[in-house]
Amino acid sequence: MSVLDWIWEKADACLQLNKPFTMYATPGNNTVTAYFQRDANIHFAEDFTRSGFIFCSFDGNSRLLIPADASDVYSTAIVAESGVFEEILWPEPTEAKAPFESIVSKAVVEIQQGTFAKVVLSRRETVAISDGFQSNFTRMFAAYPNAFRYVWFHPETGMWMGATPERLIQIENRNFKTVALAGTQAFLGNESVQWAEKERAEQQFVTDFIIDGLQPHTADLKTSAPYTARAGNLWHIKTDIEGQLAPHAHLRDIVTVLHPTPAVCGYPKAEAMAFIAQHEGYDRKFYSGFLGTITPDSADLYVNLRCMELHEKTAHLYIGCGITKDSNPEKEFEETANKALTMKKILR
Ligand SMILES: C=C(O[C@@H]1C=C(C(=O)O)C=C[C@H]1O)C(=O)O
Repeated sequence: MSVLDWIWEKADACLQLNKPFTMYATPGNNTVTAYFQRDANIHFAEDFTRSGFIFCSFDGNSRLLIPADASDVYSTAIVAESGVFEEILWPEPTEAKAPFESIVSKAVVEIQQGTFAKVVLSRRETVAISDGFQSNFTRMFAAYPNAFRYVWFHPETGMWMGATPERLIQIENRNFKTVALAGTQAFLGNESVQWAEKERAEQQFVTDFIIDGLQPHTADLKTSAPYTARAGNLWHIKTDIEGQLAPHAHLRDIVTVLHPTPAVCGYPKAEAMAFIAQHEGYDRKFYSGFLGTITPDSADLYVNLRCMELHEKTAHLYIGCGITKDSNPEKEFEETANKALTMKKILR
């Protein structure tokens, strides 16, 4: 039996016993690492000092941990099949269009009135599936080699799966790296990508917010110029931010500063959060939260985007986009539909 078959068997056994497990692969890497929790306890990442895999909700209140020292951990390379699949036609999300466009319009009015500068609005779309999580994970793994790909199961959360292009933060030997990412355009082929003022301004909000927040915790901080980067069938604008943590800096404080970033919440944070809570009309749960591995002196954390909650016969896809003063509700809806396609492409 191959290590991979063994991992799939262990995952099935965990599901049967209702015990937490996770499997993940970092961007550009074909090695899958799996954590199978041995006990059935619920562990939380309270002060970020215990090593393991963390899964945190958007509201920051639920920070679950699969501790490394309470788990069997395995790694193996997956030889990815082709990441190109036969296209299937999914029904158009027509019912979601009017309600989403209506909250975007409301947000634009608030922005024009000065309540906040940016808000990220999202929606949940439910699709019928027939394949199990193994096949869906395998396709997602092959289709998005440059994303952080994961499946997570926990009795507290159910099963989640995703392929996120966005890192929250990476820390090694007190050196950190993060990105400011916003702006979205569909990837069509060999187009030369042009960004409108609205998209550049939106990405600048994200960059400034991250720099301002990190400054007190860092000894040295550098940023790249903004550049265009592809993630699956989308283009984004990205800025790389890196540096060294100050001697007193603590991972928990840094995460508190960064999460939720304006890329998933908006700016200023409190006003944007209040608008989301009042108008989005559903619970984001772990979508736009963060996840990844932590040890006492390192962290590799990602923002939970392009993700879904998996049930036996349905998947709930979570998708959002940033709204600024020039947003066009119809275009923003289209953007969420494009993002949903990145997941629909691999789902069966
Ligand atoms: C909120 C999402 O994405 C975020 C919002 C983006 C935007 O506004 O263009 C782009 C990337 C992400 O930072 C999502 O994909 O659900």
